[in-house]
Amino acid sequence: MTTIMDIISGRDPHETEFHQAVTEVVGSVKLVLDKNPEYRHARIVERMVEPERIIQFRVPWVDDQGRVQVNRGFRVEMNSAIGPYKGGLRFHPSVNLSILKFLAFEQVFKNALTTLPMGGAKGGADFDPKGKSDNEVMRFCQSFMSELFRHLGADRDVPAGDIGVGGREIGYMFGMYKKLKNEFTGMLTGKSLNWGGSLIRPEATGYGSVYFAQEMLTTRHQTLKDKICLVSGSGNVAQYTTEKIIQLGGNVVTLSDSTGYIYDEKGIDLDKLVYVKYLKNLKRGRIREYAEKYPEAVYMEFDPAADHSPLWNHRADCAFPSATQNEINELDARNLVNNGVQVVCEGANMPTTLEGIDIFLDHKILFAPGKAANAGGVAVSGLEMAQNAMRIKWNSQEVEERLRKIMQHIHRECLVASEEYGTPGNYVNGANIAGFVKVAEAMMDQGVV
Ligand SMILES: NC(=O)C1=CN([C@@H]2O[C@H](COP(=O)(O)OP(=O)(O)OC[C@H]3O[C@@H](n4cnc5c(N)ncnc54)[C@H](O)[C@@H]3O)[C@@H](O)[C@H]2O)C=CC1
Ligand SMILES: O=C(O)CCC(=O)C(=O)O
Repeated sequence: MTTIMDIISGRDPHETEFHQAVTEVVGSVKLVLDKNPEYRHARIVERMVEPERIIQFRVPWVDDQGRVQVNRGFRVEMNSAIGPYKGGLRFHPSVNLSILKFLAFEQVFKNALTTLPMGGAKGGADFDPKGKSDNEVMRFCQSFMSELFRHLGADRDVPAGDIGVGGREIGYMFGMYKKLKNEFTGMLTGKSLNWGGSLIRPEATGYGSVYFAQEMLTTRHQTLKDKICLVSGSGNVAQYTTEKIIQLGGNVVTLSDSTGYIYDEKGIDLDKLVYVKYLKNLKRGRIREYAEKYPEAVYMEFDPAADHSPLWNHRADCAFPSATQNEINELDARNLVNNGVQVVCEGANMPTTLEGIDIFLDHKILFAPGKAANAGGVAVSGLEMAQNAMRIKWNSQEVEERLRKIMQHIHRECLVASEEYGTPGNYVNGANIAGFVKVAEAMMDQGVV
């Protein structure tokens, strides 16, 4: 019998990240298909793994030396069964179709979990903003949008940020869209506050991830107070994960970037976090500089040839991988378990390999997959779209309260679905099944399209 994996690896044999994401979901939804043969008959999964549309385009721009540079831009519009396409843009040299298809696929289930009407998409370019001047970034963003604009719209496709795309890039892209279309609409989220952005959107992914961890801990009658936490990354998600952990009494001892990590045994307090935000968001420097400013911290360079990451080999109670995909492999997962970790909460998308996930599940670690744990970002993007549509602005308490309730709801839905399908406490199955059923039902209602 031909399986889904045969189909996708036959069609696109090199898309290893996409295969990984599909393998995880298919493992869970098999339980649903066995109970609901009508989904098999309608070939729902076969349709879900094929993007509705992929847009690929040339992005030419001129650098500060007057040389012409050429990058490749993409938008993967995966599924619009429950709403307009929604999902971030990533600017990173590693961007290719495998990465964007895995991210867009994850986004479909994540967006469904938020309860808001958003389909799934992801896009970006193999452009590296690192080391580029503001003017170069602006010219790149303008060129990128000069093609993508024709595919976007508040009711069609609404991108946002991801790795390498923050407030600066969203501003440049919005400006170009507005000029080309001669309209001011909410066709991007993560906008600045004075031109249509939502309060709490910058904080949302990190805060949401910590709220999810808090909910998981509650099931074991524990809190984050005094918990030692390992956080990876030092960008948007890592910064606000750290902030919320500190607010809830936890102790964050690590942060990283692509070249190395810092270990600060005394803990990163709110003053040190202000420095991290300046270092990463304004100075655009390296995390190594943290250890130069705070001598109580040590800096360790990553060895690209190593079979594990030393960041995950410290004694800790909780781990919040918040940098990038596949940053926790099987050996890292074993190290975390051996060092006493009880909670692993994925702020990043797919930061744990399939083998790593198995270790966490085997050891009954409270393991939150990214599509549930980091859904707070896109949820507040959905709230930004709602505010734009109503032409109103909610205050920060209101948005944060809605975010907290959405994260509690997702947590509950994961537990209910995992219980209903005979794997209580398995948040991987819970998230995949709860997200899948919502999208599958909509696809059934809408016929074969
Ligand atoms: N920004 C958002 O709202 C959301 C982001 N995510 C995910 O969270 C993760 C982080 O995204 P952001 O914080 O937004 O991006 P960012 O660009 O603000 O920060 C990315 C961080 O990851 C580090 N990093 C990138 N590549 C790396 C590598 N190969 N090895 C080690 N570190 C690396 C960077 O140095 C940086 O500290 C990504 O997986 C993203 O897809 C998920 C949901 C929403
Ligand atoms: O806010 C959004 O639309 C997208 C966020 C995102 O890219 C993600 O959840 O991975």
